[in-house]
Amino acid sequence: MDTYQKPLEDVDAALKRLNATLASYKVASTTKPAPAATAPMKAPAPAATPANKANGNKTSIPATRPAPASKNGQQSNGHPRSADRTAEPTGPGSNPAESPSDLPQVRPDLLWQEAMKLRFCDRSSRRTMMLGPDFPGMSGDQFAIDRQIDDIMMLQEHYLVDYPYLLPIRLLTAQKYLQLGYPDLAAGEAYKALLLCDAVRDPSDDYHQMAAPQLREFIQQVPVAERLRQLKCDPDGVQELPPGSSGEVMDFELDLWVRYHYLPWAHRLLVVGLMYCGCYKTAWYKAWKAMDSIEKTTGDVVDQWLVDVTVGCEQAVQKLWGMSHDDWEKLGHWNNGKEYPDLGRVRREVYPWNEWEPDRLAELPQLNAMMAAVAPKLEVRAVELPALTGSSESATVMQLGVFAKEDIAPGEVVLSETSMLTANNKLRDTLCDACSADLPDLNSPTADQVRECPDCQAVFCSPTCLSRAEATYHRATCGNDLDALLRDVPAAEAADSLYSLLLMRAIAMADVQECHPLELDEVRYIWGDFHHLPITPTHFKPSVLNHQALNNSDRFDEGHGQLPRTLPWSFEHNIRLPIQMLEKMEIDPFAEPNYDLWVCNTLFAKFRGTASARLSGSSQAGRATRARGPEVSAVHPMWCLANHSCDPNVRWEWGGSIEFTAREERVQWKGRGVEGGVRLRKEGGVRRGEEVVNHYCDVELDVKERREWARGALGGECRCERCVWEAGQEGGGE
Ligand SMILES: C[S@@+](CC[C@H](N)C(=O)[O-])C[C@H]1O[C@@H](n2cnc3c(N)ncnc32)[C@H](O)[C@@H]1O
Repeated sequence: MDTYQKPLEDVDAALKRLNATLASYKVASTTKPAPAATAPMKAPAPAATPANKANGNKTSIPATRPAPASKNGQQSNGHPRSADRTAEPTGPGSNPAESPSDLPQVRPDLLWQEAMKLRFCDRSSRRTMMLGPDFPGMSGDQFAIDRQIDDIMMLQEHYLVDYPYLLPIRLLTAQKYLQLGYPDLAAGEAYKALLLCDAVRDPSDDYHQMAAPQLREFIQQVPVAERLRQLKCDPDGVQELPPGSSGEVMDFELDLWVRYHYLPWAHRLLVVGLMYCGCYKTAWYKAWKAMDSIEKTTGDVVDQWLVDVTVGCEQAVQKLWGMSHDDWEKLGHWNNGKEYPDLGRVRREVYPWNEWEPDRLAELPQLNAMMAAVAPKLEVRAVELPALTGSSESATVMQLGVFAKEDIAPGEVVLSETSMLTANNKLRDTLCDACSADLPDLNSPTADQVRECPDCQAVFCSPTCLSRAEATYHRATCGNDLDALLRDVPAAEAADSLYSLLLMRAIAMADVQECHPLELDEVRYIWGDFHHLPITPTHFKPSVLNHQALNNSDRFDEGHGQLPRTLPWSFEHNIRLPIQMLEKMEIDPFAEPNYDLWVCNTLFAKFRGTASARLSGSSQAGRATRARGPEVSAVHPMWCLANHSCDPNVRWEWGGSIEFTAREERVQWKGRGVEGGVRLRKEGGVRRGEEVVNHYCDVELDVKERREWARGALGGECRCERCVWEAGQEGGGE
C-alpha cells in the first residue's frame, strides 16, 4: 500500500476520481440488494446439492452440505432441529427481481443487513476506536435462543457455503457463536477471518483471488454516501487516496475497510473467545500482538477491549495460582504470559445443528450387524449407568453396553477388531502406517509381507493393510508432507498429539471415502460423553458481553452460557492444527463445511474417552505409559462400546487388531460377595446375558489411583462395585 501513502496535491481531484469510481460500479444507493444485472454476487443455491467432495473435487468451489444421514427429529441435547430451510434464499441475490415472491425473505435479508452493519470504527473519532462498539448480547428467552440457533444454521448452510471467503459473514458467524456461549467456535471463525484479512490485503496470498472479489462486491452494496463518509471522515482518509485507476481506488477502499473494521473486530473476537475458554497464554499473547497490529494499521489508537483481555487473563491466572497481588507483581507474572496455562475447557455437546449424530437405540440392529462381524458371541444393548458427571449419586444415564449372547469359556477370544483409525506420534518407529502394529524384523518369516507405498515412504505390515489403506485414507495423506506433524513430542503433550493425529486420519478417511467425517463407521456410533442439558432458559444463561464481564474472571463461565464444559480445548489443537492439516491435504478450510471446527470438536469429544492408547512395541497400557506418554492410539468402534469395571471379566490386548479374551480368573478383592441376592463369581469366563466389562485403567492399582487414572475416560469418579467398597473401607480407616 506504500504507493497510496503519497501526499495528494489535489484533494478535490481525488474525491472526483473516487466518485467516478463509485459511479462506474453502479452501486445501489440503499442497503437493499441490487437487481440481478448489477449484483454480481449470485444467489445461493436454492436446494441442497451433493457436496463437491462427492465428485472427488478438491477445488475451492463452495460445497453445499449433503442431506443429513440422521433421521432423528430430536437432537440428543433435547433441542428440536430447526426446520429444513434449504429452499430459502439468502444474501444479496434474494431480491424480488430474481426470486418468486412466495419465498420467505425477511430473515435472510436481516442477516445480510446485520453483516453490512458490522463495522468497528468510525474514523472520525479516536474515542470510538478506544472503546469500539460493544458486542451485542442476546436475551435468554427461548425465542431468542431458537432464533440465534436458526441464524447460525442459516449462516452455516447458506451464507458460508455461498460466500466462504467473505469477511463480514465470517465475523457475523463468530459473533453469533459468542452470543450463544460458544467462545471456542467464535475464536475459530475469528481466526479464519484474520486469515481472510491477510488474504484480502496480500495479492500473493493463496486465497486473495477469492477473498478480495467477495469483499469488493459486498462493499459495493453499501450505500455510496456511507462509503464516501468512510473515506472522508478524517482528513487522512482523503489524503491517502491513491492517484491511480478506479481499480486501485477500489483496492484502497477494501484495504481501508479491512484495517478499520474487520481486522480489529476479528482480533477482538479471537482473544475474547480464547480467554473465555481458558487459553490464557494464547489470549494474552494475541491481545498484545493485536494491539500492536492495530496500532500499525490504523494509527495511534488502543482498543480498550484488548486491554481488558490482558487484564482478565492476568486476573484469572493469578487466581488459579492462588497468588497474592504483591507476589504476582514481584515475580513479574503480570508481564510474562508465556507461563500462563493454555489448556481450556469448552462445552461438550451435540450441537443443535449437528444432524449427524445417530439415534443409537433406534439403530441397534445396524450396530449389532457390525458387532457380529468382529464378535459373533456378543451383542450391544441399552444399559443404565450411573451418571458420573452430575452432583447426584443416584442419577443414571441410558447408554450402550456389550453383553454375551452365549456362554464364553475362560481364555476364549470373544472379539477381534482391526481399525484404520489409528495414529502414532513416533517419527522413526517401525509401525504399520495403517493398523499401527509393529513391523516384523527383517529376519522374521513375515518380513516379506511388508509393503511400501510406491509414491511416499509409508510402510505397511502386509499387502492387506496396504490395500485397506489405499481404499480408506492413504490418497489424502500420500506425499502431503504430514509426517513430521505432531511427532516426537514431549511426554506431557503425547496424548493430545495422538488425538490430533486421529483427527487427521479421520479427515483423510472422510476425504477418500467421500463422506462426512461424523458418518464414518469408526466414528458414527461412538458416544462423545456429551452433556445432556438442553439449551433452554432453565440451563442456559446468555453472557453479558461488556467490559465488566471481561475484567472479571469469576464471570468467564458466563461466556459458555453457564453450561457444563468438560471438553479439553486449545487454540493449537482445535483451531490452528486442524486448519493446517486441511491445507496440507489440499482441502480448503474455508469452503469445506464438512470439516468445520465444530465437527473437529465433535470428533475430539468422541475420541477422548474411547481411543485406546499404548506404547509402541508393547501391547498393553500400563505404568510405563505414564512416564513416556502414549505413542500409539486407535479407535475401535465395537471394542469401545464395552463399559468399565475395576473387576473386569475380559482382558484386552492390542497388536494389529484389538482383542477381548475372557478372563481365566477375576481380580481378587476382599469385598467380593453378594450383590442383589446373587453371589458374584470369582471364576473366569462370561455367562450368557452377562455384561462384558472392560478395564480402562490398571486394575492392580489401589482405588485412589484407579479412580484418578480412569477419570478421563469415564468423565467422573468410578463408582463400580469394587471402587465403592474399597473407597468405603479406606474412608472407614480399615
Ligand atoms: C468407552 S465408552 C463405553 C460405551 C458407552 N457406554 C456407550 O454408550 O457408548 C465410555 C463411556 O461409557 C460410560 N461408562 C463406562 N463405564 C462406566 C461405568 N462403570 N460407570 C459409569 N459410566 C460408565 C461413561 O460415560 C464413559 O465416558
